[in-house]
Amino acid sequence: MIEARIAQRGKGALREFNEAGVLAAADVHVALRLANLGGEPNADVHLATALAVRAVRSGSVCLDLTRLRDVTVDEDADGNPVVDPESLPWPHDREVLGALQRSPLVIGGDRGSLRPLRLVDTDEGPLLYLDRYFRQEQTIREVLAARGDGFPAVDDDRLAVALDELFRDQSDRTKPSPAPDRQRVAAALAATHRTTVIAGGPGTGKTHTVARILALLETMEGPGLRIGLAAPTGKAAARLQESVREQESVLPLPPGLTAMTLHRMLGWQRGRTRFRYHADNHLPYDVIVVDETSMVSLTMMCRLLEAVRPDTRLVLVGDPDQLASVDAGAVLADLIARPVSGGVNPVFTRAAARDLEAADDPDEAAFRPVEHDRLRGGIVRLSRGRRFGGEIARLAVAVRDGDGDKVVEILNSGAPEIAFHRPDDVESLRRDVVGSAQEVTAAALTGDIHAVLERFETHRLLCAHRDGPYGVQRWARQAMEWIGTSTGRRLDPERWYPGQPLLVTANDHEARIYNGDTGVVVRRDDGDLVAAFARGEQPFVLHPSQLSAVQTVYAMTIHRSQGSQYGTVSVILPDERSSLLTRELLYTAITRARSKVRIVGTEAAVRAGVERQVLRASGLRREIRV
Ligand SMILES: Nc1ncnc2c1ncn2[C@@H]1O[C@H](COP(=O)(O)OP(=O)(O)OP(=O)(O)O)[C@@H](O)[C@H]1O
Repeated sequence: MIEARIAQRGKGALREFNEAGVLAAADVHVALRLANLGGEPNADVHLATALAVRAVRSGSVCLDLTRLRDVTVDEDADGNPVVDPESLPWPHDREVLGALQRSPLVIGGDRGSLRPLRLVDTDEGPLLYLDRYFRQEQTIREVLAARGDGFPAVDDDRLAVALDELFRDQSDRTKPSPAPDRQRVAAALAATHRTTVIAGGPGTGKTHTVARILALLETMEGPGLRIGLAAPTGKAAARLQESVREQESVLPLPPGLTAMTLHRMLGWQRGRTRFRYHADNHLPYDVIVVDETSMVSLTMMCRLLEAVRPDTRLVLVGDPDQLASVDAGAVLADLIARPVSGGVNPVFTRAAARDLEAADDPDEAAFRPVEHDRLRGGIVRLSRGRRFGGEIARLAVAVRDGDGDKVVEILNSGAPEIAFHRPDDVESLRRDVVGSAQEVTAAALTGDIHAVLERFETHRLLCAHRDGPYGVQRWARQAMEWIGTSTGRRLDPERWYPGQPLLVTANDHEARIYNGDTGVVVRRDDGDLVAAFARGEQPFVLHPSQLSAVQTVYAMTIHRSQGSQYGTVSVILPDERSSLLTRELLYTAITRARSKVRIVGTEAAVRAGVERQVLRASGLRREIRV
């Protein structure tokens, strides 16, 4: 058996790539172990295998063999790369491909049936997979193809009437909403397809539409329709449940709908590797809605699709431009970009005719030809922002579109919703940090939980990094110092105190608090301290000692903020060379803001972030040649 220590000392190229920080010890270790088991002596295959393991570790599903050299290397304390990736001993792409084509790890060998690697030819070049991920992708492809082969039976007339009733003109409720109404199209799609994907930025009404889709299906197929609502995280599930329940009074929805995490829906079982629901034991629902799908990994999507009954309507909702899942895959973005197959459902075409044919409206864009094609695949994008200020939305769109000049222009425009500061210009940030802490503390001392939670959402300090000069640790310390100086009292995060901001770092289903939840310590009238968390109308309160995994949070990572929104968001940008600084990260940070966004960083950092895209290799977007 090869030990990690020995693997770390892998020879030749492996060693150099390891020392440069391109490969971690674990990548080398796995590659050498597979080579050993499969009887593969070829060094190019060892390197490709290690790079494939690394690819998965950094979020890709496979290794794109046409972009082998597209790697990041370790940085020194000043943010400079330790080595130039070009100086590494890269083998020739063609030689790597040839070695893989002959490799027992790919084609099987005389040491048994072990074939841990898959070499897959696609329309855009070859991909190298660890077998497990290829099989998951194949499952997704096959299930989606099977689900797209046919449509649910729907009564045209009832659908038309129900759509008219649910999507009303905001200024004259006696009339249906004007065309084009993309939300109505999304509902028509969900009613007439087995799989629907609803994409949209923050505040475009995704949850609003979900509630109407459920009401539509309840009207057409209910009562007794079995509805499953899920999201990848507990926090996102709690938000989905709240938003849907808020619509109960205005829509024909079954009361008390509950949402849960995807793990819970699939029947995660302690100590077992398999979920309770799977291909041979399907989920019992007639309709399943998954919110925040951008955070769903390839593996979870595979498990979900296996477990969904073929005739269940599945509605996947999310923002494909946000940061993708922590684990490998960017499935939502892939599903939206992949080639569309399947025919047109005439029931949908009739139901959505006026919206599909309508010209641009001042509030809503007409459907472009390419979008008509996507609709055939059950995919629709909501585009009309219903929530935040115009300039923040424009900034987010410019970032999403990779338009660095426009981003800089908007940042410097002097618009009241946007502030752009050099890294050393933090006076207004200090004022917001101190001001919001004072307001939260004042409310926390009076025991007014609603006011505390409302004020707590007025400002949030976000960082890309956890450590280092631009990281959460450093900036949380800075915030505490500012607050301490302003009050003349040093904050001690080791003890509970009124106004203390909290971040939950692990799910606790029993206590109903979830990883990523934020709350505040409040002093009640009786003098006791409680931790309060926002949960729709009714805040959730528990004794701080019941919190098993919690941190004091004066700053948090942008990753952690995903799925939440705040009044003002202040974003500390890292150095322009930071590989974490990407378009998706900037977009996610900016779209957390409801009324104001403050960027602290250099123009070079902004431009670098807008330019750098997270490219997660996957075969889902491609035509596979088998
Ligand atoms: N068609 C509509 N008519 C009136 N109000 C709407 C409409 N669609 C959405 N809204 C309102 O706009 C706001 C944002 O909608 P919603 O929360 O559904 O967006 P979202 O896309 O789910 O946002 P997020 O991604 O932040 O969760 C809500 O207050 C909602 O009630």
